[in-house]
Amino acid sequence: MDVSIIGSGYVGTTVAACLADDGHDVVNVDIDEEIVAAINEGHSPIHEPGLDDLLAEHAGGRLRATTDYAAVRETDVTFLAVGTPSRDDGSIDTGVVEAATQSLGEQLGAKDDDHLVVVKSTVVPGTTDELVIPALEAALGEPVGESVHVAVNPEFLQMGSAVENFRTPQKIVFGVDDGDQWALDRLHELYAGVVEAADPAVVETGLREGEMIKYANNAFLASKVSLINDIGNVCKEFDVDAYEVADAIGLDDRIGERFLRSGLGWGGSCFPKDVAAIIAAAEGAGYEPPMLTAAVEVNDRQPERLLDLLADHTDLDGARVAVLGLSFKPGTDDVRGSRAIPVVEGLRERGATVVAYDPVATGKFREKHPDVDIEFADSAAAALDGADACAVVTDWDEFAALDAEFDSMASPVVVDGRHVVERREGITYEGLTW
Ligand SMILES: NC(=O)C1=CN([C@@H]2O[C@H](COP(=O)(O)OP(=O)(O)OC[C@H]3O[C@@H](n4cnc5c(N)ncnc54)[C@H](O)[C@@H]3O)[C@@H](O)[C@H]2O)C=CC1
Ligand SMILES: O=C(O)[C@H]1O[C@H](OP(=O)(O)OP(=O)(O)OC[C@H]2O[C@@H](n3ccc(=O)[nH]c3=O)[C@H](O)[C@@H]2O)[C@H](O)[C@@H](O)[C@@H]1O
Repeated sequence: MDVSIIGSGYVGTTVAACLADDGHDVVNVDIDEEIVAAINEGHSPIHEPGLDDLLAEHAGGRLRATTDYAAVRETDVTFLAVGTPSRDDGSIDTGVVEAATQSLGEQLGAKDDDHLVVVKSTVVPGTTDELVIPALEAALGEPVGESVHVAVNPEFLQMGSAVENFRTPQKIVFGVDDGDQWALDRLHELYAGVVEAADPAVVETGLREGEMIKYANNAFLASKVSLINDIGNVCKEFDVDAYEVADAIGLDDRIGERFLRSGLGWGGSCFPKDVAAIIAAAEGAGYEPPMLTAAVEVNDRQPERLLDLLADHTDLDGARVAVLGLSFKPGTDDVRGSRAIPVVEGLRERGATVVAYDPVATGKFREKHPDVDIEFADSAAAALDGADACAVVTDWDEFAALDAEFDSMASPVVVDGRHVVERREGITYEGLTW
């Protein structure tokens, strides 16, 4: 099929490259000229395993990028994959979705044959009905469902394994209005390669249900991590290793072994944003969700607990503290919502000097947080050299192998927020929940 994708960030670029690899002709439309140029040159604008190779293979062939929305007229299907950031009150800012929908509608008004618009961005229930469809109808001058159809198809990929996750999902969700068979047929055609290769469950549902499934998925996973963190904090009080407890309870398949790693908590561009958005939407509708609010509270407290553990062993005022890891999780350079931010800010507030190391995220951290006064080291060894204490923030594999590097610290105090450091002897080691 001929596919256009509006927005070429983590989701838009991954989906574009994978659909091109499945044999579709894909065009990415983005307002950012640098992103467009990178894709056309066959380079990934983001750090994702496998994405560079796919772009190198398909750019200039089945995949291209442009800033010109007119490209959508040459396609059968358009995905909306633009950002839905948080406002200060936690609710989602749908401004970009609205702007992109208007630009899209203007082009589709000048197109003769039928077209499917697929909302891929994460939006709260009702957004497609109340914002996307009316904006399209205003631009088209006709009701949606005649020549232009609309569907919701949330994305469940994880950063750091985006390509693999898109290709081998456990489920695909198609949300359509009133069982719109024409839209469902187009979606099945689009995903035929994925379904054939990975045999995922295909959930056919309504627009609002499709939107809500995405939030329920993320809210459940974030709450699962907060619950194991809450239990882990209890474990720490009793000198119990929360990881041994998690390994055992995870054997019960009603609980499941994944997302039971306790420690500093969840960050990223999605869990914090999506949990806040669904809480704000629920509150706006008159329901205050106590479990979700508690999940956020537990998450907000974990960095403070790490700082308190450091302070138990080191006078932080004037201390030099090595922070290992800046990305919100291993395998990505993304620092959005990273637990490194409250840790670094907390250390600075307590009077410490911070020297940070991350294998790939230093550049992004510098760019996003230019005002945070820290030093950056080129290696974990350089960060640890002469440090009075160390905080492990991200579970990068290379931190597991650190050993003699701790011997060059002025005082070998290590507070591990991620259960990653293996060495115990000859250092003062504290785990957050073990
Ligand atoms: N990042 C992730 O792992 C996942 C994200 N999502 C959701 O997917 C959506 C997109 O997320 P990301 O890809 O992370 O966002 P992103 O911020 O990485 O990318 C958004 C892109 O849209 C472009 N853009 C902004 N305004 C535009 C306009 N008017 N027209 C065309 N392009 C425009 C930006 O230049 C940027 O390249 C969000 O709703 C997010 O919650 C869903 C699943 C996974
Ligand atoms: O909506 C999204 O954008 C995506 O959000 C998450 O994916 P992602 O943000 O890439 O990262 P995760 O691997 O889920 O990790 C999120 C955070 O939870 C933390 N985490 C995860 C698992 C765990 O056991 N413990 C834990 O603290 C990680 O360190 C990280 O900070 C979801 O897992 C994806 O399914 C979803 O598509």
